[in-house]
Amino acid sequence: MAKKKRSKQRADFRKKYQGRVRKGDMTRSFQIGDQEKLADIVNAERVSGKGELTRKRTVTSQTLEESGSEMSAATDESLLPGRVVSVHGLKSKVLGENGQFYECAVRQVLKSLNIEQRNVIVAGDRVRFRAESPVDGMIESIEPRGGVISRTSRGRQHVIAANVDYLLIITSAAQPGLKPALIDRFLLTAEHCGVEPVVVINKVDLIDPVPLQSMIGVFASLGYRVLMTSAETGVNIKYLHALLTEKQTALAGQSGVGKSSLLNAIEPGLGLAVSNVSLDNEKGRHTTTATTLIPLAVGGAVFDTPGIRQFQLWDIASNEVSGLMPDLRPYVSACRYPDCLHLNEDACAVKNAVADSRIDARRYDSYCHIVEELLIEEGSNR
Ligand SMILES: Nc1nc2c(ncn2[C@@H]2O[C@H](COP(=O)(O)OP(=O)(O)OP(=O)(O)O)[C@@H](O)[C@H]2O)c(=O)[nH]1
Ligand SMILES: [Zn+2]
Repeated sequence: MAKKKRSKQRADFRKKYQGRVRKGDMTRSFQIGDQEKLADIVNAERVSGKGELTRKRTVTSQTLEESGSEMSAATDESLLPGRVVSVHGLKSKVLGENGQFYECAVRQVLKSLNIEQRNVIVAGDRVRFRAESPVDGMIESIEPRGGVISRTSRGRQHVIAANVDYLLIITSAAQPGLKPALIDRFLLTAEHCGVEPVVVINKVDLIDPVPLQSMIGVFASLGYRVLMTSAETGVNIKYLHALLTEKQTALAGQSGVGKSSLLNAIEPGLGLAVSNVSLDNEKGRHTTTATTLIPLAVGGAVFDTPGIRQFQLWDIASNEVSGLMPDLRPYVSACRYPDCLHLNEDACAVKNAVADSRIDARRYDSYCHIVEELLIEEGSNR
């Protein structure tokens, strides 16, 4: 009897839910349920007061964004898009798309999304923020970062600049004289950070450019853009101007090569802004991160920090160097020893390629100097 009752119950259940829930639907209905739950949260917030609503909705959106949902703070039209130009302790200076600067705090939930708190916001970040007054605001969301210049300290990545489109490696043909080995080092850093480098050889008005052609040809054959400029006579300034338009560019280069003069040639007063920022940094005014983004009238911006200007071979290990040089890279796997450093080992495919002029001898020489220097450093750190 009891058995008959149970089977009737099962039949009734099947009849009731037939066509609504099938076995394979479980996951989908679960997701729908979740979305409904989120919609309920949003609706509940909607009745809790306008200001509160927008704030909480954004938090929900951020969480959804993290989990890959299409819903995001980007859909909240009351938020302004902007770029972080500098970070000072807990406050960030943001340039809104409306052309105004805002001192912004960061929504707590965003901080909790990042383990490395000091990197929650860095210069160059694209954010959406709520203007709380004509000069203050609250950052509600951060867009995913593109090219990043960073270094690792004690196993943690320290981001110095975000959304870097180009690393402009500025050198001078004379006064100070050209140092191709320094270009190689900066190229290595660009490769390491995954940021596109552009080599600028400034002060070409002071030299005969013909002898430089073969060196430039080697860089060009490796896919690197090389630009000869003169801030003095205006050679290629138009090209440089076009390159920087709408891009975020980091500058690297020794003192005196003409960084400020080139920026002034592109936009009068810009070089001055850069020098002033560097002075501020030296006085320790920018405490959390020294990097500053200097907006260009043409829409792009340049990063400036003494750190980037003189940055060295951060975080690169001696055995990583050949992999970061596009001319050496194709040969490394053909060496007899898998841990070959291409210095004194036999049956080294890299050295064979140098001997046959398949690799430029000057570039290989640079490689040897860099690796030897790193080996000494690694030895002393042991
Ligand atoms: N002949 C010539 N001189 C230049 C050119 N560009 C810059 N200079 C000169 O080089 C000197 C250094 O130029 P800056 O623009 O101050 O160099 P910088 O790289 O900004 O130097 P730091 O601020 O020390 O990093 C100045 O005397 C400039 O006038 C150029 O294309 N040709
Ligand atoms: Zn080798």
